Amino acid sequence: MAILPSSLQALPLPNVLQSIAILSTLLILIPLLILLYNLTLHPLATYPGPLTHRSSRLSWVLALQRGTLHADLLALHNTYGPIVRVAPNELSYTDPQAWKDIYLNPRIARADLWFRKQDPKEPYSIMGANEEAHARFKRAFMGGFSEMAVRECSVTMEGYVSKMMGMLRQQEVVDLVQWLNMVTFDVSGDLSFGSSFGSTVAGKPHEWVEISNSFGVGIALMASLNHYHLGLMKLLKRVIPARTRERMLWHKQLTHEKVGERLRMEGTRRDFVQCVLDYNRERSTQEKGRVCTPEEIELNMSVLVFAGSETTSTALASTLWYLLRDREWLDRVVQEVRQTFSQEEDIQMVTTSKMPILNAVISEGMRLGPPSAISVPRIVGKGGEVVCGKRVPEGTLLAMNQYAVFRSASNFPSPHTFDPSRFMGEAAEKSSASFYPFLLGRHGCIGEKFAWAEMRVILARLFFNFDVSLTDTSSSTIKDWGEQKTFIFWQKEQLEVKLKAV
Ligand code: HEM
Repeated sequence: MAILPSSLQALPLPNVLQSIAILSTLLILIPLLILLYNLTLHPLATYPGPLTHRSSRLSWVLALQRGTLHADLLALHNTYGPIVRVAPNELSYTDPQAWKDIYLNPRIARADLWFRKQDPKEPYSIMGANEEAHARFKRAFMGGFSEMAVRECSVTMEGYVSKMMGMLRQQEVVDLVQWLNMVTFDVSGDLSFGSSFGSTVAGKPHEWVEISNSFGVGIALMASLNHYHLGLMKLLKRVIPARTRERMLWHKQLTHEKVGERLRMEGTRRDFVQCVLDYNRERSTQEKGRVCTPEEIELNMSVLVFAGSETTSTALASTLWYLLRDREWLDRVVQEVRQTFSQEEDIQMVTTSKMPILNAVISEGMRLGPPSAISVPRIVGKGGEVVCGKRVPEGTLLAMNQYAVFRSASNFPSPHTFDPSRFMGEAAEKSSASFYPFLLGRHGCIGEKFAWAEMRVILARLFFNFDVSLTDTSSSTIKDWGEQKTFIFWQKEQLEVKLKAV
């Protein structure tokens, strides 16, 4: 008896043992009953999927944490078809009809899982789940992404691309993944913070950029924990190592300072902040509604820096990864660029928009390496909905996971082959029905036009100035882009290339 704590010694032993036995039984029985319910009586019980995924969320979480969720989801669709129950309360679709059924339905909202506020006092961001705040931010940012505004902002972008070309001329072997990251972050930084990170002219990434690139793993972890509602976020905050916490605080502080400096600038500037300031001015003079607070501007500008750079650099990296392994398409696009332009300065947003081969290789690069490979899920509202002709109950999570959609053989024949001709001529119409890398509907990408301008200008200028080839020692550990890990962003391996100025 001496080994029992004194509080237990006071209790009659059979009662203690009985309680332990009941507790242990419940601990085993309750999860078992939940698994059984998920498999039999759950409203999604008739949807196909493997037992492991239909019964519990754990397999999905483990795949996300391994960085293989994109590939695992594709494998599930290849086995179970265009609609798969990937977790007890979540359906994944590759049927193209689902694009419109899910993303154009106003009663299906973005679920509060990936970008949940960590503190109730924090403002919402445009990526958040609050529809009122989202609509307000969208209206406020719209002015920065009109045809005219994109043309104006493209002048800034073209300036950074020129700087990049100048720096590349001084080198023979470079890691293109790193250069694409640096230039896209500098462009986004300039347009969202009022000043760049200076990475392109320094030839090395600013620490803010390096820290940002590790955020994907953190967001994936939060997205997993948020499924469990156990206050795990609070626990996580306590176990984050001091060094990581310091870096996160430094990152936040620098963002605060940069946006603060931009807001204090006098006069007007062609950038994304200006459109919010114009929106605020119009609201306050006409008293039409809520303006965007400095805190909201700060948070949303840091979202824009990231949303506008990592995505664009990934699309370009994937395009180049495939092009540099495909002599025929590389020659075709280089020829198109060099026949269209006689001097680098002419390669601009407007002049590159109608180049069929350039556009097709970029689309094919985004198809095989979609920047948004796994999708932020949507949630079905009150009363349920019909998606792809089947009833889906209220509260169900839905997603078109782009990697699976774009690599599905029913949407794209020979889906793993790099073949830009899918996006040319008559074939393009069929491909576009399954291809929405920027999404559609009210949460579709606000920066699509700008991203296209940036991708075309960077690729065209690169091929105008250089013969680009893989180095003899280019040590790719992968045979296909999709073998890399993805959390919310791809963990890209380096792309070492030889540059020969022409
Ligand atoms: C190749 C480049 C890009 C791709 C593939 C891409 C893709 C996407 C996708 C798929 C979404 C929807 C996310 C979701 O709700 O599930 C999105 C949203 C968004 N993107 Fe992009 N994006 C790119 C470039 C950009 C650029 C250049 C900017 C800004 C400069 C930008 C700003 C945004 C913003 C603010 C949202 C949130 C829109 C909303 O919720 O209403 N993106 N993007």
